[in-house]
Amino acid sequence: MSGPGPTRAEHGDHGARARGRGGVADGFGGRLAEAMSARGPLCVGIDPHPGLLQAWGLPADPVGLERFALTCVEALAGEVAAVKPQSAFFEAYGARGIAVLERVIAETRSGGALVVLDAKRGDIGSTMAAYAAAYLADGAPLAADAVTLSPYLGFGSLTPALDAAAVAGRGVFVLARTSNPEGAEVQRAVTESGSSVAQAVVDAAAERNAGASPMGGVGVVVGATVGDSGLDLTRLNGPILAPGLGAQGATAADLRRVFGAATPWVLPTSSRDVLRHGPDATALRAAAARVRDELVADR
Ligand SMILES: O=c1ccn([C@@H]2O[C@H](COP(=O)(O)O)[C@@H](O)[C@H]2O)c(=O)[nH]1
Repeated sequence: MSGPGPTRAEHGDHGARARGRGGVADGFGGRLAEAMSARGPLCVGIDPHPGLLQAWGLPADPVGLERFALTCVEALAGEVAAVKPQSAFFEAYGARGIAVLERVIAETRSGGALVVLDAKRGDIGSTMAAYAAAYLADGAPLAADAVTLSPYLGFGSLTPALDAAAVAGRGVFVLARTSNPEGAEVQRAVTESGSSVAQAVVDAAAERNAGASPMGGVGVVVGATVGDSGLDLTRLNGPILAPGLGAQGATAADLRRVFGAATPWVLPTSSRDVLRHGPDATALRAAAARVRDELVADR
């Protein structure tokens, strides 16, 4: 992956893990850049919707959930750059669902794909520290390579999670311009400084990534569906998670239109459009490979 280099002087030690030690990119930004370069720019979401469980001939209970999720891991962990379990679908089954999510995270990572846990957490700083302990601390049962965060209690409230991620070499994706049509009303609103709320999120993430190479670990979420986002992503120096491919209507060809020069930093993610090819693991893997190949061809 290539793109603009560092845009600001290094500050603090946020960039230390991102730069890597001994020449090895051990921060999330570096690991994701390597994974995208080796396996192509695709993240597949594991979203065990009850309707999909039924379509796969599985019961909508913890046993069906486990079978579904581990089939996805078997099919995808050796194939794609990243896998994105949607936490809500696991939480719906209580403690047994969380136990399945723990296995999904552990087995995906041992299979070689990075795990982006889609949990969209956001709270006051003191509670964010607890979320950081849950998702970003070494040894935590639900620790992922990266977690999605919501900045709508103020970007600064996320600081404990951003600090914990930097220390552990993990990453975050902060919601900026989401793929759903309802997001625009809040995210395109103009702040006191004259930029949109979404741009303010991107700019705050860029500050955290300053000086990191090949890119920092503070990513943003910008939907592949948003059309002309009006965002300047050129100084982000971090990854852009782009949901909305397939089931929400976006295509590989839309990505260049939406992201322009920032396309090399984009990690498109698709869930239902790939998952509908199950329950056969070979068919699932082939579906993911087709989407990935289309993305590569359109870059
Ligand atoms: O802006 C956003 C942020 C997150 N999502 C999540 O991504 C998947 C999309 O699933 P599809 O089946 O590919 O539509 C889902 O887990 C969402 O919660 C998003 O869609 N948009």
